[in-house]
Amino acid sequence: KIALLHGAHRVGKRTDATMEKWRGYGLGQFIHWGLYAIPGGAWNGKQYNGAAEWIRSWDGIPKSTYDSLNYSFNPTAFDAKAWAKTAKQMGARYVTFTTKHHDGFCLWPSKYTKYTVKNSPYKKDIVKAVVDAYDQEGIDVILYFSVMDWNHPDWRYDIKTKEDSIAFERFKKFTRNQLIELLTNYPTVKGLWFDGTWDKSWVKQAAFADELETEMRRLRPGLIIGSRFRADENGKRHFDSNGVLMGDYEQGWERKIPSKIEDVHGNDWDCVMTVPENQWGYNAAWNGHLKTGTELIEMTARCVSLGGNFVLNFGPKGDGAIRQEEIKLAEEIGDWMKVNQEAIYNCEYAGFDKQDWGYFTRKTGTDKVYMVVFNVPLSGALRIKTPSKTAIKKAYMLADAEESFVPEEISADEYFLHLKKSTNSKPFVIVLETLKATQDNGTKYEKAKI
Ligand SMILES: C[C@@H]1N[C@@H](c2nc3ccccc3[nH]2)[C@H](O)[C@@H]1O
Repeated sequence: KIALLHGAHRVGKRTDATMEKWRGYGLGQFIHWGLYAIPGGAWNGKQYNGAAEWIRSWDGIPKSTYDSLNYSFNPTAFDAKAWAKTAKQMGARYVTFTTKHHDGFCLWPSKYTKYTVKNSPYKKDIVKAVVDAYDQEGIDVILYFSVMDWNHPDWRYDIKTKEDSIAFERFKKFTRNQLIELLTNYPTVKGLWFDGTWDKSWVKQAAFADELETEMRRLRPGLIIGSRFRADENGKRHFDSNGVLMGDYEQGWERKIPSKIEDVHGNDWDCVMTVPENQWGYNAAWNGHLKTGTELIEMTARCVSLGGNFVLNFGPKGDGAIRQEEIKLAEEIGDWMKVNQEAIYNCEYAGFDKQDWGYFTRKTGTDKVYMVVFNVPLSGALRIKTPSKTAIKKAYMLADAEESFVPEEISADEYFLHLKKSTNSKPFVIVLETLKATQDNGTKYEKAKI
């Protein structure tokens, strides 16, 4: 074990109620919104090839020209209540909202810089409107904050000279001031989702970032902070020099999902996902593969089956309206969640071997297991391998408990559920009421007969 001052301060999952609620969210919404939504991935008719929210880094645009976009930011169609209703309808239990992305533009009237919504034609506090609207819908709010700030004169990619370190000291104070400001202005937020923490300048700030994390947690007990905020004194990120996760959950799953339970190392985690391959901010020309509702429902089930949350990104347009494609996806996912949310909310890894037809989830704290079925085999037989000493008491369709199954035992702890010929076109859920063996003075473990 390597002696560390600024590595992980906790081994294993948090067990407090706030984190237990976070663990059970299942499905969340990410919103990337800011000045980058105005150009929407193109400039003077020329398409930008990267992610739309990175357009400022494109050589094709003078930085000062991009920065002056704040004088044309006037989202007349912005309606936080409408956003929150869409999220509610989709079945999202939390939202992660960009307060400041890499470009440094603040969607709240920060006292520590002029580059904020206050100095735009719009003037009003967008972060407050979002927090209040989502609070009203009963959807918890996590604030996204990019440490990297291309607009701030004191930001540095690395610290090479004396001048760099003097400037970066000012930047560190500015960053701390903004974070304390956010936690003070919006006391109901449940956590912070940090980004832009990979540059050498920040990676060298192990002590400062560790102290700042401690200060934020003291200011807001229960605050949820992921593994992307800080590095340890050896520059190790996410996992410290002893391989222990820093922060409350792993934030490494950006546009990717773990494939097996071993990949998550017993930690909490969330996966943040774009509808196109890689566009977070609004891009008018969505190119390439656009994930369908069914694909996104499958990603949600897969994340929950491996103990994580799935967070789907929305990129509202420059006028503040959510694009129709995203509204449609929210409706499709929401329709499915209305029927099947029991298999997603407050569920976790079931401990059953993965099968080809789909995913197992388990209602936390119970022996109730769900089969979320995406791929019906030609045989119509859904294979189940139960963990040892686990029997299946009952099996039935979640959508219609009358439609039940008698598992056919095909070998030790292995069963088939035989589906009726059906024309299922949407994923569906089967409920398994299971029974753990009870040690009954050594009598042979009795399997419940259906
Ligand atoms: C959640 C996502 N994180 C940002 C981001 N910037 C990156 C630079 C390099 C590699 C991955 C990145 N992800 C994206 O702009 C988006 O905000």
